[in-house]
Amino acid sequence: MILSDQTIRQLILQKELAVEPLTEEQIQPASVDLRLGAHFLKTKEFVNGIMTLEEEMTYEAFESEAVVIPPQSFLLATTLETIRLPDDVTAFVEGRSSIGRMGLFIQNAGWVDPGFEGQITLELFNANRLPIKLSAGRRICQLVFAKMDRKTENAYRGKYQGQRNAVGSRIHLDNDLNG
Ligand SMILES: Nc1ccn([C@H]2C[C@H](O)[C@@H](COP(=O)(O)OP(=O)(O)OP(=O)(O)O)O2)c(=O)n1
Repeated sequence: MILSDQTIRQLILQKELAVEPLTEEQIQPASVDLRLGAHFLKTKEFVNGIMTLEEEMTYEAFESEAVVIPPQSFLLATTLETIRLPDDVTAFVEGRSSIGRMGLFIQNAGWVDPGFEGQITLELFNANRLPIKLSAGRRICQLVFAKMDRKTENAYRGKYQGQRNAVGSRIHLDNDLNG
């Protein structure tokens, strides 16, 4: 079940759910708009020109109140807000229609696990043939919350728990059997 604005307000008041900082205007009928933070990560050129799942990825970090994303390029960004989900709520990071219509795609690879605490790292892709300029503090995406049928016994304790600012891929820490 998708949480309504009323339930979102109630859970925040009860301190079961956190989105901070938050203004009333960000609360939509079935979602909460999140704003762009001022920290970004750009993928570095690799010596052999290829990224792998085994090596730690290197990024160039920078802080800026405004960023220009060149055509056909990819940038990691962060939400301004820090969120915390209880053990029986999961959330989906969705783009905003107005941002999508500019040709800026917010990839929603994976969703927010119950028990997650931190800022959300956003994978931005400019699919347009023109550069796109974004300012920190502008509403960039929305978070849709869904109530689970029961609490998980495995609340999120993964490698992005507690993340602050844009955080690069930590896939090299996976120990998949078939990896
Ligand atoms: N656009 C997104 C989507 C999710 N997350 C956060 C919230 C999730 O709870 C956490 C982990 O996401 P996944 O479980 O999809 O990621 P992995 O499977 O790669 O990592 P892990 O092994 O830690 O679960 O990352 C994020 O910062 N930005």
